Amino acid sequence: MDDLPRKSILQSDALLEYILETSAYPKEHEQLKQLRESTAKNYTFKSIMNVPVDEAQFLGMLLKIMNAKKTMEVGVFTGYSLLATALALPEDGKITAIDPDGVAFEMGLPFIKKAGVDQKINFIQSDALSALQDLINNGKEEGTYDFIFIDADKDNYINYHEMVVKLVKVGGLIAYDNTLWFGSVALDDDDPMSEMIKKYRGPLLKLNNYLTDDSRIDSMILSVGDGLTLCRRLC
Ligand SMILES: C[S@@+](CC[C@H](N)C(=O)[O-])C[C@H]1O[C@@H](n2cnc3c(N)ncnc32)[C@H](O)[C@@H]1O
Repeated sequence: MDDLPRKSILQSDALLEYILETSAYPKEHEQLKQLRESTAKNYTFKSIMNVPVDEAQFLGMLLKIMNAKKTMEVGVFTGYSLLATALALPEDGKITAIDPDGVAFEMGLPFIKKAGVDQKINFIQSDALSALQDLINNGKEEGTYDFIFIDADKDNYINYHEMVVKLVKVGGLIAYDNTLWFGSVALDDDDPMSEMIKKYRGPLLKLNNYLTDDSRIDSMILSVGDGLTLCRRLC
């Protein structure tokens, strides 16, 4: 695992371990733990795509505080954040989950079923731009979502923003994952970076400024996981 980028922007391993061992792992739902371990076994390098345990814990807490009932996730992979948020919704809560990768979703689905929350999830196997456009076109979805979590292709985040800002309620939240992109947003352009970091650093730098300048929302970058930007729709 030494070659994988850090899942957290915290620069002290000891501090990250402390948070995980003291708070996140002891509170992690058994099916979340099993889904995480199964993803690590089946996907090795890509398992880093699951949100980290402390971030999932934060998302669950946030949804409970908000009394969120209708949510959306763009970028599901094997469903770690999907399961964490489904567990935080009431029995009649609903999540629209969008991802073109049905194979990864199917890998995580048995754990979601075992946790007893699969009935809250409507999985749309699709590219998000077309799925979001369909939701907007159907005319009944605008302004109805309490919470929308975006964790997909980073170079489309601004396009997603222009769509989900219509779908989220006034007063509702949109959350963008990986907005600190392994700390690279604070590097200089000519600092050494891997190809994987370079690929999305530009789009995320653009997004961070775009969100700060968007007067339709209130926003903040939270230094949990790899950076999570919360946006509250104002109008
Ligand atoms: C970082 S992973 C999501 C991780 C997930 N939130 C979790 O915690 O397990 C990113 C996902 O975005 C999906 N994705 C990539 N391009 C997409 C697109 N155009 N529309 C929707 N999802 C996309 C990928 O298939 C992948 O499953």
